[in-house]
Amino acid sequence: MKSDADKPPTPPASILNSNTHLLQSHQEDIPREPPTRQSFSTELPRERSHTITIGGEQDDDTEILEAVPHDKQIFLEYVQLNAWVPSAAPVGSSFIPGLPAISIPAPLKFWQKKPEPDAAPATPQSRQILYNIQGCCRPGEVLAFMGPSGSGKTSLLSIIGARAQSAMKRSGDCLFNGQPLTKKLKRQIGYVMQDDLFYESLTVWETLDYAAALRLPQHMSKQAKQKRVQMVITALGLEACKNTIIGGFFMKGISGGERKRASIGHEMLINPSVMLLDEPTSGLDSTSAMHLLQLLKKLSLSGRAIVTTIHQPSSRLFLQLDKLLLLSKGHALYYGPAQSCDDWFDRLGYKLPYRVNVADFILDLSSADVSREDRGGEESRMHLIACSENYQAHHPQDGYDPENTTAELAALRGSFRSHSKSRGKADQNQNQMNKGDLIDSAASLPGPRGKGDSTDSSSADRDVETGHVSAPNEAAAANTAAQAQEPGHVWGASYTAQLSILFRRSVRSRRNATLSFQDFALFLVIGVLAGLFWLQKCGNDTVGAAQNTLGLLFVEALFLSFRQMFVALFTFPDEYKMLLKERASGMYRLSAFYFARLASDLPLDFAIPTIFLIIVYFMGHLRYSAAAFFANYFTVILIMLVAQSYGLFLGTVVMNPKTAQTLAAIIMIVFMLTGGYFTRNIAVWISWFKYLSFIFYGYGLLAHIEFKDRQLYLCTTPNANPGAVQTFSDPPDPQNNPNCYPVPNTSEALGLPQQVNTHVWTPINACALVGMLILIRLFTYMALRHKTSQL
Ligand SMILES: Nc1ncnc2c1ncn2[C@@H]1O[C@H](COP(=O)(O)OP(=O)(O)OP(=O)(O)O)[C@@H](O)[C@H]1O
Repeated sequence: MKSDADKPPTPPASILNSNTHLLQSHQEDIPREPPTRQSFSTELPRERSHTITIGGEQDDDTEILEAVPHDKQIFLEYVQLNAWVPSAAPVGSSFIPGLPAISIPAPLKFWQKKPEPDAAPATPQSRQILYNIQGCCRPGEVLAFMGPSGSGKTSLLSIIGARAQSAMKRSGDCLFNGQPLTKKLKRQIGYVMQDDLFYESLTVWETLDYAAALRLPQHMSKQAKQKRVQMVITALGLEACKNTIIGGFFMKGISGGERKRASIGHEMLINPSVMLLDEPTSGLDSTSAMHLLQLLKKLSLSGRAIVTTIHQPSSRLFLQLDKLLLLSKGHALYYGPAQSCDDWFDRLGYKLPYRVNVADFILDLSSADVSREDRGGEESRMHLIACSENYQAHHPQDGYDPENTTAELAALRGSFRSHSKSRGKADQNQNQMNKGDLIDSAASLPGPRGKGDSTDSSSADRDVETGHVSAPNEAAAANTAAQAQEPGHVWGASYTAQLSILFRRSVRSRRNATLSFQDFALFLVIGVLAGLFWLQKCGNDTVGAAQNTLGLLFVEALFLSFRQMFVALFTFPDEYKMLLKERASGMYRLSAFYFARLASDLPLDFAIPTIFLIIVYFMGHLRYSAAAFFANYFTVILIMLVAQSYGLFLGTVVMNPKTAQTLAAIIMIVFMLTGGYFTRNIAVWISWFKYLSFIFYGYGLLAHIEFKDRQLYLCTTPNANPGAVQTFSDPPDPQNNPNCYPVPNTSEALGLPQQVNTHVWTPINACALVGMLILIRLFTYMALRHKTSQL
C-alpha cells in the first residue's frame, strides 16, 4: 500500500483543465488506457473498405490513401539483429574508394615498426553497434525507435529497410510476413531517409509527378496518378509550395519542413503497406510534428505497419506512439507498449519524476543520466539493459506486458541485487558493458530461454571475426524459395516508359545548370580568341600555313575534350545518393537510368560546342567545303564523347571528386603528350600509350579531313637558305610562285604520325574512337552496377 506521502502532488486545476481540453480535442487518437497485451494480438486488422482522411479542419474531407487490403498487409519482425561497423580505416586502405585495398607484401613494409613483445593487442577492426535487437510491428501499429544520438536507431531502421551500407556487417533476420525481404515486397515499403534527397531544380509537383509516373502501377492512368499526387500534396499541406523548386545550397527553395513533408509524400504515393521513417519530425514545429504523427497514426489504422525513429518527442507526440523500442548504445533498454514504459521503469525502481515528460526521462535513463542511491547512472543503464534483454528472451514479440509481469520483475530485481553484491561496484566509466556477465546473470532466472540466448551472440561474434554476415539456414532457404516464387519483376513503369520519364526528368532537373550564360560566354570567348590567334595564319597550301592549321586542329580537339572530361567526372557522383535511394525503392532499372542520363546529355553535347566550332572553323580558314566542315564537326563531337566517357568512368569508379580530378589530369596530360602534336618520336617502349589516347586518333582524323588529297608547297625566299620554311610570309598563291615547290609527302612534311593520303587511317581512327566510346561506356555501366549491387 502506498502511503499518502508517496503519492504525487495533485496538479493545479488550470493544468488539469488544459489537459482535459487537449485530451478531448484528440480523443479519437489518444488512448485513455495504456495498451494491453490484447491490443497487440497476432491477428491482422480486418480489411477496411473506407478510405482514410487527415485530421485538421480544412482537410477533414480529403482522402489520402486507400486502406491496405488484408492480403497486402505486412507483419514485420526483426529477430536477433546484431550489427558491426568498421572501427578504423583498414590497414592498407584502398587508394580508390570502393575497390579492394592493395595489400603490400610483407618484405616491402620496411617502414613498419616491429611489434613490441608486450604491446597491447591490435585495435579491433569492427565495433558492434546493435546487440540482439528483436521485436515486431503489426499492421495497425506505430512503433518508434528512441534513444540518444548514436544509439543505433538509424542503423536499425536501415537494416530493416534493407538500406544498410555494405560496410555494416550484420547478423539476424528481418522478416516480412515471415519471409525475408524480396524485391516485390520492397516495393510495398516506403522508406523516408533522414536526409531528404531530391533534384534541386524540380518543383514539388514535378518531383512527385515523376515519382508517381515511375512507381505507380502501369495499369493506372496518367490522370489517376496525378490525382494521387494531388491527394498527397493536399494531405501534407504542400499546396502553397507545390510549384516552388525544391532548392539547395545555391538556390533557395522550399523550407526544411516542407522538404521533409515532400519526402514523406514521395513514399506515400505508392500507398505502402509498411512505412519506415527516419526522424520524420526533425525540422518541424511542434504543431506540424503533431499533425504528422496523427497522419502516421491514421495511416497505420488503415492497415499499415509504421516504424519511425524519433529523437525527442514532446508528451503530445509520445501519446501517438503504440510501441516503443528504447535503445542505449545499441542495446534495447525497453521494448513494449509506449504508454507502459514508465510503468516498467517504475517497477524496476526508476520512478518518473512528477511533471517530467516521459520521453525526456527515458532518454536520460538511456544516456546513463539517472542514478539511484545504490547505483550510479552507468550501472543503472547496464542493469536496465540486462533486465530488458532478459525479459525479451521470455517475450520476444511484444515486450513488456504490464498486466502479467510482477513476479518476473521481482525475480529480476532480486537477481540483480545479489549479482551486484557479489560483483562489487561496476566500473562507471566502462564504455562497453560486459554483456556476458549480465546476460548470464539474467539467464539464470527461471523461465524458458528465448532467442536472446548468449550462445547466439557468441556465434554472431564468430561471424564477424570471419567477416561473414550470418543468416540462419532456414532463413536463407526461405529467401531462395520466396524469390523463386516471386512472380516476375513488376516495375511501376514499362522499360520504355522508364527511359522516357527519366530522360525528361534528367533534362528538366538540369534546366538551370545547362546552357547557362557562363557556358555560352566561355565558348564564345575561347572561340573568338582562338580564331584571332589563327586568323590569316592558315588558309593557303604552304607547309608553314598547314603547320599552323595543325595547331588549331589540336586545340579544337583538346579544349572541348578537356572540358567535357572534367564535367563528366561529377555526373554519377552527384546523382549517386539519389540513384541509391531510388533503386532501393525499386523505381527503375539501372540500365534505364543510365541510358536516359546519357541521352539527356546529347542535345547539349551537340549544341554547346557548335558556337565554338563555327567561329574557329571559319576564322581559322579551315578547308572550305561542306563535307570537310561536317566531318570536322562530327569528329570533334566524337572526340568529346570519348573524353566524356573517360570522365564518366573515372567518376563512377573513384566517386571521390578530388581523387578523380587528379587521375583525370594525369590521364589528359599523358593523352595530350602522346596525341601526335607535341611529341613526334617517342621511344617505342612508351609509345604504346598513344593507342589509349583518343586525342591521337581524333587528331589524326582531323588532319586527314583537312589535308587529304591536298598538295602542299614548301616555299623559300630569295637569298635565304635553301629549304627554309616561311612561316609568316608564305605567299598567298604558292602554286604559281616560283619560290615554292610541291612536297612529295604531306605527312612527312608536316611530321604527322599517320599517313594522311592513304585510305587506311581514316576508318582506323574512326573505328578506334567509336570502339572506345562503346567500350568505356559499357565499363562505366558495369562499374555503376557493381557500386549499386548492394541493393
Ligand atoms: N558506416 C559506418 N561507419 C562507422 N560507424 C558507423 C557507421 N554507421 C553507423 N556508425 C556508428 O554507429 C552508431 C549508431 O549510429 P546511428 O546513425 O544508427 O545512430 P542514431 O541513433 O541514428 O543517431 P542520430 O540520432 O544522431 O541520428 C554511431 O556510433 C555511428 O557512429
